[in-house]
Amino acid sequence: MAHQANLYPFPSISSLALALRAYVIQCQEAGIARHDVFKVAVSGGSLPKTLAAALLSPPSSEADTVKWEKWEIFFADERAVPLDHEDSNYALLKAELLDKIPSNVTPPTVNPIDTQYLDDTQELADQYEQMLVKSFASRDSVKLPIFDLVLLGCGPDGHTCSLFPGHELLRETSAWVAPIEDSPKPPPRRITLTLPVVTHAVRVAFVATGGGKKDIMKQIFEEGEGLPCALVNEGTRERCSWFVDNAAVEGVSYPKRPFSL
Ligand SMILES: O=C1O[C@H](COP(=O)(O)O)[C@@H](O)[C@H](O)[C@H]1O
Repeated sequence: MAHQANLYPFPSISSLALALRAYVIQCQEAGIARHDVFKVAVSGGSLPKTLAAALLSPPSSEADTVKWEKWEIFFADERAVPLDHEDSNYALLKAELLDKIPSNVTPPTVNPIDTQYLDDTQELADQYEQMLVKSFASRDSVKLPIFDLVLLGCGPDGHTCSLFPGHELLRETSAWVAPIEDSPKPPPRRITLTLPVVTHAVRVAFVATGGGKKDIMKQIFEEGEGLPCALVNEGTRERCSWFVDNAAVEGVSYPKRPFSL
């Protein structure tokens, strides 16, 4: 189907990880060609583990190289907790991926939240937004930042980032980063990229695995108007790719595609 999100199912996590690696490296190369860095926003939840499976294996060729030194990593959402807290998306990414990057390569630049503002989520969000303004300033005249890639998860209720179904944050049009104090999934206090920022990215990729996701996948792809994940699909269309395992899309009637770059 033309101009729709791409849905790529895989029989195993290892085959999904191989394809995800090829896709991320293509986005990396496009980012480097555009502005000599790769600006990527990363989610928490189940994503960092799959991302690690994709990116940590040694390159099979020059073209298959993850150029960590060119990566600038941002967080698609973060919980208002210290960076070593068990709920921190930064801590999760660090444990699953960052700490496992070989020590003989130049590490990526990582942009966590500024924890001196944990008591005030509005300020926490504003500070993260200001950091984005500085980081993206030389690139656009910054109406909105343009990430080279936003990597997303999909919650069993259809949430993504910390954008939850029916929440007023889905109507946010001016802020790049917004606070949320009433997340239905704990912890309640978080910050998140807003929908306009997510959908403005060059590419957006979701990773969703396991049979626990199949009911919400059916809703998102068959009837899910208004669900946050469906809103990202609508806002990005062919720029959006879903990397899923067969279990997550069992019974989903949306056209599935064999993966190709
Ligand atoms: O709370 C969150 O949940 C979503 C989805 O997590 P998953 O475990 O169902 O993949 C995640 O993408 C987000 O970053 C996180 O803060």
